[in-house]
This record gives sequence, C-alpha cells and structure tokens, in this order.
Amino acid sequence: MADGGGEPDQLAGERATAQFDVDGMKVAWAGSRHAVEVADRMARLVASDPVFRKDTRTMLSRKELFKDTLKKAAHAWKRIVELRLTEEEANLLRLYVDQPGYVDLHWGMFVPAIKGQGTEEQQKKWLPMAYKFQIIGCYAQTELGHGSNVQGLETTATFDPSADEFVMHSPTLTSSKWWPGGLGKASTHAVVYARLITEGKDYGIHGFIVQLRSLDDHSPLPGVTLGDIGGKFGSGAYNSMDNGVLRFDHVRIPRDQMLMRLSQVTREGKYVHSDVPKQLLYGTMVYVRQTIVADASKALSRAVCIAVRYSAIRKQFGSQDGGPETQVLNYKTQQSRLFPLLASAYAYRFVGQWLKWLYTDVTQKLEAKDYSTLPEAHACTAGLKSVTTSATADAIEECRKLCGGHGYLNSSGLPELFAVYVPACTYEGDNVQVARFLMKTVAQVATGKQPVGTIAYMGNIQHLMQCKSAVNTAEDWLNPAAIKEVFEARALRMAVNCAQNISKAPSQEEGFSELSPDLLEAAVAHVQLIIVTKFIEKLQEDIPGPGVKEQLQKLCSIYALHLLHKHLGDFLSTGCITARQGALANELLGKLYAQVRPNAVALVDAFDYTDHYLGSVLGRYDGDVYPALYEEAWKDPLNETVVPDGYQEHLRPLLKQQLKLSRL
Ligand SMILES: CCCCCCCC/C=C\CCCCCCCCCCCCC/C=C/C(=O)SCCNC(=O)CCNC(=O)[C@H](O)C(C)(C)COP(=O)(O)OP(=O)(O)OC[C@H]1O[C@@H](n2cnc3c(N)ncnc32)[C@H](O)[C@@H]1OP(=O)(O)O
Ligand SMILES: Cc1cc2nc3c(=O)[nH]c(=O)nc-3n(C[C@H](O)[C@H](O)[C@H](O)COP(=O)(O)OP(=O)(O)OC[C@H]3O[C@@H](n4cnc5c(N)ncnc54)[C@H](O)[C@@H]3O)c2cc1C
Repeated sequence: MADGGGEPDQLAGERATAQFDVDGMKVAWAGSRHAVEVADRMARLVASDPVFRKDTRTMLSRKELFKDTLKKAAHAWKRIVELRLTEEEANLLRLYVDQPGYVDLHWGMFVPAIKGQGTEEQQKKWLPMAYKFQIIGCYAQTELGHGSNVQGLETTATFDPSADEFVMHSPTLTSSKWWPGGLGKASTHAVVYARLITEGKDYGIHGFIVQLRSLDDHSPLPGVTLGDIGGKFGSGAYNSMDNGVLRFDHVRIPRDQMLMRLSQVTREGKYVHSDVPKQLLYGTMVYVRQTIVADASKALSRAVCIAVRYSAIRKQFGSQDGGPETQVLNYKTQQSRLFPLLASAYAYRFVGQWLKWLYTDVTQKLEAKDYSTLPEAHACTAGLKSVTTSATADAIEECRKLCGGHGYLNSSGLPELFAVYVPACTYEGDNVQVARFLMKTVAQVATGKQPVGTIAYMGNIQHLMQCKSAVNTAEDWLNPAAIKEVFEARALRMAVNCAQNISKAPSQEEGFSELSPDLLEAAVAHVQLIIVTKFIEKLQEDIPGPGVKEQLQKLCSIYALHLLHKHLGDFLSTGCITARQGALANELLGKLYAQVRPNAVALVDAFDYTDHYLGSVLGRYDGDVYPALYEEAWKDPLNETVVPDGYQEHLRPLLKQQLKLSRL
C-alpha cells in the first residue's frame, strides 16, 4: 500500500471485475496469437536494454537528444543484425524504442520510393546498399514554398545530353527542400522530387536518387548545401529528428539516377511515358499514409491507457461523512469523455489492420498491371489518415485534461506524446482528395455504374436517399444494421447534396472551391462510415475468448453512437434520424458506459504495453502513482542543488535590498 491515498492494489481490484478474457482480447487487438508473442518479446527486449532508456529525454538539449537518437538507431540496428530479427520483429523493435529518427524515413519512404518508382535494374543497384545501411536515404519532396501543392515544386532536373547527366538546381530560395526528415544531418542520399526538363520542355515532377554527403567523411558534396531547419514544438519530442534544408547549385547526377519505372529519358534526351499511371509517383505517400493510420491507434491507445489507469487510481470528492472518496473513473462525465476514446482506439486498430490488407491487395494488383483499385486505395488512405490523425491529436489532449494537473507534468508522458504526435496531422497532407473521389463516384452512379469496395453502398442510392430509421427503443441502436443504415444514408445524402450544389456553379472548379467546407464534411462522413463498417465486419469474424466479442460489440456501439451524438446536426439535417431517435442513441450510450466501467482497466491492459513504452508515472501497470510522481520530481535538474543557480546574482540582492518603493 502506498502513502497518502495512492492505492496500487486498486488496479488489482479493477482487474478482478473484468468480465472477459484479457488474453483473448490481446489476440483480438494484436491480430493473432503470434503477433501478441512477437510484440511482447520485442517490448521486453527494448525495456530491458539500458541504451533504450527514455525517462530523461525531455531534459536533454537538442544536440544531446540528436546524439542519443543516433546512438539508439545504431544500437537497434546492431541488435537486429545480431539477433537476426525478422522484418516484423524489427518494426516492432522500432515501435518500442519510441523515438523518431532518420531510420523512419530511410525505411518508411526512401526504400519504398525506390521499390515503387525504380526499375528492376535500379532496385538491384540501390536496395542492397539501403538494406545494409551502407547508404542512408530520405524523401525530399516538400520545399520552403510548397508542400501540399506538389505540382508547384520548383527544384529543377535539367537533362544535359552532352554529358548524359541531369543537373539538379534550386533556382530560388523557395525552391529549397525544407522539412524532409533525416535530411538535416544523417542522410547520405535522398529521393529528390524535381521538375524534369529535357529538350527545353518542362515535364513536371519526377523522382531522382541524389547523393548528398560523402561516404568517407559525411561532408556535403560540392554544390550541395545542407542543414537542420531548427527546433520544433515541445521539449524532447520530434526534436530527435533532423528535419532538413537542402539546396543544389548545378549538381550533376548520371541519367540512370532518375527513377524510371513510370517514365524515362533516353540517351538522346527524349521523354517517354510508360503505360503505368502517373499517379504512381504518389505511391510512396499511399504506403506511408496506411502506416500513419496504424500508428494513430498506437498513440491513441497509449494516451487512453494512461488516462484510464490513472482515473481508476485518482479520487476526488464523494463521501460527506469522512468515508472513502470517489474514483474519478466513476464520474459519468469522465466516462462520457474517456470511453469514446477507448472505443476509438479499438476502432482505429481494426480499420488500420484492414487498410494494411487493402494496401497489400492493391500492391499485388499493381504488380499484375491492374490499376483499377488505385483511386479507392488513394482515397481511403488519404481520408483515413486525415480523420484518424486529427481525432487522435485531439484525444491525446483530452486525455491530458482528464488526468487533471498531473497530466501536465512531463512525467505523465502525455505532453511529449502530444508533441510527437501532432505533426502527423500535417505531414502527408490534410487533403480533400476523398471528396473529389466521392463526387466522381456520385457522377458514375448517376450513369448507372455499380460502385464496388468501400463505396459500394452508393449503389444503393434509391433506398438510402429516402429511407427512415426504424429505431424505436434505445436498445434498437444495438443492431449493427440500424447503425450502418443511418451512417450510409448520412454519407450518401451529404455527398449527393454537394454534387447537386456543385452542378449549379458556373464551373465545376468554382463549385468545388465554393463548397470545399461542405465537401470536407461529406468526406469525413464517408470516412467515419468506413471505420464503423470495418468495426462491424470485425465482429462478424470468429473472435475466441470468453466475453471478448461482447466487449468489442459494446465498444463498437459506443464508437458509432458517440459519433452520431457528436454529428447529430448532420443526421438530423439530412433526415436520416429524428430528434427522438437521437435522444435514444444518447440514452443507450449512458447505459453502455456503465457496462464498460468494470472492464475499463482490463480493456487497456489488453494493449499489452510495458511501462517503458508507456513512459508515464500515471499509467504504471502497478498503479503505484504517488511515490513515482514524488520520486520523478527529484530527478529534475532544477533539484540538483537546494539553492538554485542564480540565487547570488538575482535573488539575494532582491531579498536584501535596502531601497524601498517610496509609497510603501
Ligand atoms: C531511433 C530509433 C531507432 C530504431 C531503429 C530500428 C531500425 C529500423 C528497423 C525498422 C524501421 C522501420 C521504420 C518504418 C517506419 C515507417 C514510418 C514512416 C514514418 C513517416 C514519417 C512521415 C514523415 C513525413 C513525410 C512527408 O510529409 S512527405 C511529403 C508529403 N506530401 C504530401 O502529402 C503532399 C500532399 N499533397 C497531396 O497529396 C496533393 O493533394 C496531391 C496528391 C499531390 C494532388 O495534387 P494535384 O496537383 O491535385 O495532383 P495531380 O498531380 O493533378 O493529380 C491528381 C490526380 O491524382 C490522384 N492522386 C493523387 N494522389 C494520389 C495517390 N497518392 N495515389 C493515387 N492517385 C492519386 C487524384 O485522385 C487525382 O486523380 P484524378 O485526376 O483521377 O481526379
Ligand atoms: C514533422 C514533419 C515532418 C515532415 N517530413 C517530411 C519529409 O520527410 N519529406 C517531405 O518531403 N516533407 C515532409 N514534411 C512536409 C509535409 O509533408 C508538409 O508540411 C505538408 O505536406 C503540408 O504542406 P505545407 O507545409 O506546405 O502546408 P500548406 O500547404 O502551406 O498548408 C497551409 C494551410 O493551407 C491549407 N491548404 C493548402 N492547400 C489547400 C487547398 N488546396 N485547399 C484548402 N486548403 C489548403 C492546408 O490545409 C493548411 O491548413 C514534414 C512536415 C512535418 C511537419
């Protein structure tokens, strides 16, 4: 028993009230028994290795933090090689090391860009070096002047047939590459996106492999200016990454370093486009966006794990007669703010697993030259990326608030988690590409074409445009078909409204521009439908373990109904439900929160996170929060001396001053 009201065995009590098999839930969360075992092994490997310590990270200077990242990356690689870890194991090891670094861009974008856009010959040349870390690569697309608008990039790659070389050049300040992770200090190479100019004609953006630094002493090659773009939001956090700036002054590269799977420049300087769709140029972004969706559930589940455990420990108010106070987790307000986030963590996990499947499926089809599913994969990844990252960033901040004052301490882990996470909303775009895809689909449906995949519901247009929900009691909302119908009707009606309003505009582009806020809302409705649908589909699978499926059914209902409650205006204004049905949904939510309450701690235990990975004194598995908080405070450098530095110069003279303000 801890001092002063901290009750570690409180969590044991919470665990005893769980109405389901936690091991079974771990399997449902991880995807398979094998996945649980590998994740557990990698988490423990990292947690037990002193090189991977991260508890002092927020106190390091930028230089120390960056060096620490280099050290961790090199050590991680050594362990991967020594232990002959598989790709799955290495990815998990990276996850649990929990420190952004150049390796993310090397493996997450440089290698996939070469795989997706390089010819077989180019892959044979570059990938073995990249796989062995003989070169380190990054993804240099964004410039000082342009990020979202990729076609507006200014860097040029001009072909010089006399030397059979491209000349890479940064013609303006705004053409400086700006932001690429790993570029600032670590990378030796980059895939650089630049305007291809040959025979005097600008053929737009293409990818090029460019060496930036010497492989002997790491100094920039002639004509290459390189540096870090400076400190970023939050202490510690994303400052472990060397986001960089790059300028070229007429740097020459051989012609065969243009990535030539999509199009080629011949020895004579002729531009040739192959039969591969030009959108494959954006293929690396599709890959990374699906990993970002999977990462959303990881960040969200961490925050929720901390907030749920701490809310079970923390007590405020309650008894008027001196009896025990109430655990804050028992307050209905705490539950109504926290349990939808718990449900969202599971929802994002399952949609992330599905998106990974979709990506693999599309990749296999692309290899067989079937490009038909690419637009849907692009729309799904872009849309899910945008929706899940913004909701996760908001949710981490909400969890911080739910932890009261202690949530604001670095030792809670939440400030750093938030600061590391928020750029995910920005990088890889917050685009409205889904809306364009939806408008195209509506137009195709009007011509009688039957949509497939995640937009198949749009084919049911006759029914969905006029249906009325049959929900009559709160419990009727437990029926997944009832939920699916209203989410489909809302998404379709919002999309059709937009399409009708666009058709009234003088031109389609003007209509798009004028209606972009509505289009964004229609896109969000469609993406939320995908998440709800994938959760419902998950529940149709065989999910072993006593009580596991029942808990997931409750979480699925909470996820969908809290969205319905939050976006009630959409559902009412499109006539999908009545005000009474909205009130019934809210009534059911209250009942579901009460049912989740005894299972809450076990539901976050099922994420199977080590204390090392959580990095939070509030989220400790043993619940021994107060001694840990107290102990952490003394580790702060400010407490290294009893009397602070600066006392002699600034405090003592003030305290000893003889001069008094004349008025006093
Ligand atoms: C210290 C730790 C140690 C551990 C060590 C361990 C060792 C290592 C072991 C393992 C490690 C593993 C690590 C793996 C980690 C992986 C994690 C990865 C981390 C990621 C970090 C990310 C960092 C960030 C990177 C970036 O931000 S890169 C830059 C991103 N930029 C953008 O996102 C730009 C956004 N803009 C757009 O997306 C634009 O909207 C646009 C798509 C370019 C469209 O512009 P527009 O001008 O309209 O386009 P057009 O060219 O006209 O084309 C429109 C047309 O194309 C279709 N389209 C668009 N995009 C796509 C697409 N992606 N795919 C398919 N089609 C697309 C669009 O629909 C239009 O089609 P239609 O013409 O038919 O309408
Ligand atoms: C931490 C971090 C890491 C990054 N890593 C990399 C990397 O490794 N490689 C790389 O190449 N880049 C990287 N980036 C850059 C990133 O991809 C861009 O920041 C991102 O694509 C957004 O572009 P931008 O910064 O130019 O924003 P802008 O495009 O200038 O956006 C500013 C605002 O304008 C809005 N806006 C823009 N266009 C439109 C439109 N058509 N309609 C409506 N609203 C619009 C945006 O929504 C936003 O609200 C990174 C960025 C960050 C923050």
